[in-house]
Amino acid sequence: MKTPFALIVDDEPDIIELLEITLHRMGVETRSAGTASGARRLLQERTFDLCLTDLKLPDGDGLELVELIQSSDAPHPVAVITAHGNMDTAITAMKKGAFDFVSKPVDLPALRQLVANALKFKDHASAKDRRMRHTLLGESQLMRDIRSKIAKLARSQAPVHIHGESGAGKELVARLIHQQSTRSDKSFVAINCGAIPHELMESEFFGHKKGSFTGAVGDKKGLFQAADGGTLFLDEIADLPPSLQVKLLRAIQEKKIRPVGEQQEIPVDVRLLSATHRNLAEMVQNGSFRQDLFYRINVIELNVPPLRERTADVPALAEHILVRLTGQTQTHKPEISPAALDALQRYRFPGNIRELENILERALALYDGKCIGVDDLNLPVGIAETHLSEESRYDPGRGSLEDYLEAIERRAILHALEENRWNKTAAAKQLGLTFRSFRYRLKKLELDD
Ligand SMILES: Nc1ncnc2c1ncn2[C@@H]1O[C@H](COP(=O)(O)OP(=O)(O)OP(=O)(O)O)[C@@H](O)[C@H]1O
Repeated sequence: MKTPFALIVDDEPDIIELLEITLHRMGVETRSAGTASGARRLLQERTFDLCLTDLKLPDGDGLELVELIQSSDAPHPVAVITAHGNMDTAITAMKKGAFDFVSKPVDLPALRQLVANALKFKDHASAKDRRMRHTLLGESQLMRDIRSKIAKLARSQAPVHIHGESGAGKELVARLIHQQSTRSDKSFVAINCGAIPHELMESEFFGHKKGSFTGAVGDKKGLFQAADGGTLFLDEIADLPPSLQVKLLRAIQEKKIRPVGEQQEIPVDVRLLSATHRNLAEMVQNGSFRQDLFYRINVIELNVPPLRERTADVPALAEHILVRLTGQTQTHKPEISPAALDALQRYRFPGNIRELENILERALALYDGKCIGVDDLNLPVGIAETHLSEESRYDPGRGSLEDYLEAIERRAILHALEENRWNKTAAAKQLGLTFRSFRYRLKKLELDD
């Protein structure tokens, strides 16, 4: 393996020396600069695998280096060195794309961990992207954007807060951030904060020592330790009680935890991802969620859009789900009629993809063994219609009036055909058309196979 190279940027010679010694002991070659301009020169001269930079430089700001490296063709991880307790600047740096931060005075085990994490990134690359396309389905622009954000976020250690409606795919997104990251060989620990009884939460999160409370019959490791080196995903974080919000804040800030009944703090290396369907900013406003914790967990926010905003993804998702539910191959899986697909694309899906899975599972129990029709879907009528009337408003931004009218015509014809079991005479009658006119429209819309 090629010797890794790191760029160290700091105006304090003592810090440079400490970092150089530590990195050399880890087998990493270094180049050092005391100024931002010196660093820029070195960056032009050669490629690096990692950069460690102080934020305050005599002739500039370390954040500019973070941005410069991030905007290059092949960005490498940049970690920032911050004054002790200055989480605000660490957060700003991570928002700008810094991989992680280390605070002064430099804690050497934490520094070594950071360097090891950053260098793993080098050996870790693109085949993962292809795998992700098969897992996080959808070719809508919204889903493409999410896949590219996941790939970017996987390169950082910054906490990410995933927001989205229930069943929209938040946990799947969290898993993919983990799988794509250099932490993928360690655990992904997911926990639903709303599902743990309040009195057990501290021990679940941080572990406990034998005898620390009634029922603590042995030492127990908590979720943070279980996720050490990996990723901890706190789902429904809005459900955390205030007492635990304080303790979680401490654990994130110090990168250390203290099990219940234990005197010593234990260092932990955990990437924190969180999610909720609730509006955390609003909860901060009304005092039910701590502002400082919100600020720490929400360094980067990722919004997973509801399924109704990406209806173009419905056919591919439905096919994928049918293949999975029936254990069949792509060619042998049950068909979905065009009208049924159309109805699914118009449905609002309050329960998102999880609801689509349930609808299709139910349809598989009801259909004729060949093709799933509209009736097999059992879509709630009221909701589907509300959507239709909202959709019916013409929005010039979404295409020409002609295309829009054609889409409505196609929909009405498919429905009539479906309802009349593909009897064209009956469908024409239902639509108040002569058979000739009906046939003409089928041809025009290329529905006359
Ligand atoms: N883009 C997608 N492609 C394929 N499957 C998906 C996609 N998004 C979600 N799913 C599937 O939908 C189901 C629900 O997703 P997930 O559990 O991630 O949602 P969630 O937002 O975390 O829900 P909740 O808020 O209820 O916990 C899962 O089975 C998941 O695999």
